[in-house]
Amino acid sequence: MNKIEHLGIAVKDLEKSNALFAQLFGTAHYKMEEVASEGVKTSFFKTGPNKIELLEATNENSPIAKFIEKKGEGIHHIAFEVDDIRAEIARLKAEGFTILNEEPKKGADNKWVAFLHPKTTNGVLIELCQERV
Ligand SMILES: CC[C@H](C(=O)O)C(=O)SCCNC(=O)CCNC(=O)[C@H](O)C(C)(C)COP(=O)(O)OP(=O)(O)OC[C@H]1O[C@@H](n2cnc3c(N)ncnc32)[C@H](O)[C@@H]1OP(=O)(O)O
Ligand SMILES: [Co+2]
Repeated sequence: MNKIEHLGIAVKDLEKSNALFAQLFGTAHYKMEEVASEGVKTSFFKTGPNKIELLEATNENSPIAKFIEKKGEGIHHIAFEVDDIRAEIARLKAEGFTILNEEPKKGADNKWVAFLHPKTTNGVLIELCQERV
């Protein structure tokens, strides 16, 4: 597991949150991207070395919709950069973590991604990200 690749923040209205975080960071988002398979629309900001991912649900079954319904807007997940996502999935599975998708799936911003169940990570949803070359 390398550096934090991004922090995911669940929001109700991406346009409004784009304006709010542009005020906060003093810079606009650098891209928006829909990931239909996840039921999300994303918007990315860079603040120094950090990357922030805002996520809005695109349907009521989206994990983001369920999260906001239950917990409201806020930090949704922490994503870590990994060099070899398949090796990390195998390692973490052997360590006893619950992998939500053992087959890496296409994420936003040109990544392969996998998620660990928060029940096995002290209540924090963890995402693994490997650059898609
Ligand atoms: C891939 C595109 C993009 C990218 O970076 O490239 C993304 O990051 S997409 C992000 C959205 N996609 C996901 O989050 C996929 C992984 N998430 C899931 O599979 C589900 O959300 C899951 C399994 C974490 C929860 O789904 P479930 O249907 O079980 O919902 P519940 O409300 O019943 O939750 C069960 C239990 O987990 C707690 N929970 C849910 N979400 C989170 C969270 N984000 N952080 C911490 N805890 C979470 C929830 O409170 C329940 O706990 P309980 O004690 O029973 O209340
Ligand atoms: Co993410």
